[in-house]
Amino acid sequence: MAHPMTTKDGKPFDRASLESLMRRRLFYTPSFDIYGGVSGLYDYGPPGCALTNNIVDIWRKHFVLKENMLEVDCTMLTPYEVLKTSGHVDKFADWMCKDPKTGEIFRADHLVEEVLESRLKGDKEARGVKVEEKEEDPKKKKKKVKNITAIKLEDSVVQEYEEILAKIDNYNGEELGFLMKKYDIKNPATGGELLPPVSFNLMFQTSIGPSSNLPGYLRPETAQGQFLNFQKLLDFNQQTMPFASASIGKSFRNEISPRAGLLRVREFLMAEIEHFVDPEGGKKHQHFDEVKDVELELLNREVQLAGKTHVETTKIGKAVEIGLVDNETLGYFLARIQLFLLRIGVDPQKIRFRQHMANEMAHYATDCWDAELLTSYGWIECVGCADRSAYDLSVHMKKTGAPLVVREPRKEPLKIEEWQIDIEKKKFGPRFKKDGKTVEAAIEALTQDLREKLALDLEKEGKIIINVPGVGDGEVEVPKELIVIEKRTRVENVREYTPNVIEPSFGIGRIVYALCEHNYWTRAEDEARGVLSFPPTVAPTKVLIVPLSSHGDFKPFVRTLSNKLQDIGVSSRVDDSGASIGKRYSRNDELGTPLGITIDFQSVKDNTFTLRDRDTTKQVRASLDEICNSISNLVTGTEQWAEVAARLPAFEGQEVD
Ligand SMILES: Nc1ncnc2c1ncn2[C@@H]1O[C@H](COP(=O)(O)OP(=O)(O)OP(=O)(O)O)[C@@H](O)[C@H]1O
Repeated sequence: MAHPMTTKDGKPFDRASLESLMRRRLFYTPSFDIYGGVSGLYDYGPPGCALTNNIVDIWRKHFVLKENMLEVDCTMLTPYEVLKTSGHVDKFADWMCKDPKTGEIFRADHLVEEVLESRLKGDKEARGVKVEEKEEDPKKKKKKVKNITAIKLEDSVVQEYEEILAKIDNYNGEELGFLMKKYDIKNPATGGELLPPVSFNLMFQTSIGPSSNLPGYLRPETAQGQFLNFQKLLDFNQQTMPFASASIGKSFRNEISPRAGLLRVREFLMAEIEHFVDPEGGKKHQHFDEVKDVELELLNREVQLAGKTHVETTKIGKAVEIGLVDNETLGYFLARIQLFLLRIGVDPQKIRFRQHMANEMAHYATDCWDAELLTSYGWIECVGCADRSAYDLSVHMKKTGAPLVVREPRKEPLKIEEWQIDIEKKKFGPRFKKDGKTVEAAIEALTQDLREKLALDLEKEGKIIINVPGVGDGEVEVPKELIVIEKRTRVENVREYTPNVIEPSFGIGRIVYALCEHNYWTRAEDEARGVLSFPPTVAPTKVLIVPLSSHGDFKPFVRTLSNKLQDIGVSSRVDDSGASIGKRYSRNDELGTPLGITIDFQSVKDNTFTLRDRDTTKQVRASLDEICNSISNLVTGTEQWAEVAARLPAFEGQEVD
């Protein structure tokens, strides 16, 4: 369902024309296109790659460099055991429902959402409220929810629909099935009945090696590789806590019905941080003060449960203080995520943070906020920021026995009063024979409360009875000759704990697409002239070099300029095609190239060049050195165009088409 959006200059946003630009200019293209393509798989072309790389580069500087994070690059192929232990084999799933007649498959929550949204739209039309929606890619037409018929709904039904939509991510399969029945939701294309939702695991399964006896999966997130290396990373960090690891790489999810272009794909680039923190002491962050005044738009869980979508602008310091955001470390990262998104050119009006509802949270999370960006597809989660508690390290430690813990010398030794058990080993073996080890393990596992109770039994009865499944009838009697239970004081000099993990997880493809929507507009004088106003730091190519014509006199200047820009690390492209200057600039406006240098006859005479700004189309004229110096400043963000324009003489050139 399209959402009404406006461009930066206040005009209605036209998704079809942006998507056609992005394909035409090879930002991305369907993979295996000449074989008919496979949905949810896309290739990036040169500008898409450059844009992605620049965003990743800023991500590394903003997070990895700033916090001295430990970057790792782990394998994508992951053995079954790892993902079974992490819970992904059993729980990493969405709900799908099938049309038994046509064989079509729908993702249940998305279907309910689309149908209810389209009915609300029909209701608005019936009430005479104008709703704008541009047609999407004609290839997807068949899948689109049809029948947007102008039918007025009861006011109470409108309210019910809105409430359901506000918490659509909170329903499980049974509840979705109930909603489908209650609101008569069927195959939108045929009106056919659908089977009740069933769970569908999103991981791609494979087998590793020729014998197929090592089953595996393509990883659905980069996180597990980071957890499994925790102990080595802690050693690398000289046992110092807190610290964070980071990883950038592809992840794979077999999405049920991938649509919405780059927003929901089956193979995508993720950039993830695992920040390991001591769970004691409120998960403080040492740099929290630096961000406490950053204001975020927060949509909290209670508001959503009440069926509303109202956001509060709140300073992150306040949000943590009142407990809305659980702890400083989580809050620190929410603020840093927002600063990153703004730094790469996301529209500040189109960012919000939405808290997950209880049912919506992944199986490992205790609190989770998504950074959502407003696009023509609605609010889209682009970064998830979850408190995964000690879940992952604990389950992997339990399964493998590897010590995924921190051991810290205590400043003051800790005295612990506890019930300790001694076993009379010499007598224990002959008494329990082959079951000795099992009985011993059951005794070791007794809780403090039970030990206290059993100490009394031992004193009174001269024996204890404990449960040992699998030995005899499950109850084992241990006489007092074999066991001592006593309250003693233990002194602990080392503290051992499993760190908690705060995980910001970025979907780079979603960010790239949202950034394109936020920065796309068309020139007032000509709707067909699209512009992508990326900040110079992220723009795929920084400078277009345009000789006035193919005249031989310009060639040495083209070479000098290209070399000079290369020397200062600025990417440039030469367009010496026969097209008019205006057309050449226009082509590069579509690619988001922020700066253009024209070489004309004046350049041949006095070695001066014009420098053009993409957004204002204004030009200045200056010497080679001054031009390169200004470019360098603009590209690194140390100077803005307005400052350059104020410093250098204006050039009143014309862009003739
Ligand atoms: N199918 C996908 N295509 C592109 N990016 C994705 C996809 N699934 C997840 N991501 C990105 O990875 C990030 C972290 O993944 P996470 O598991 O939190 O997503 P998710 O909650 O499963 O997303 P959704 O609910 O939209 O499916 C998301 O914020 C998003 O940017």
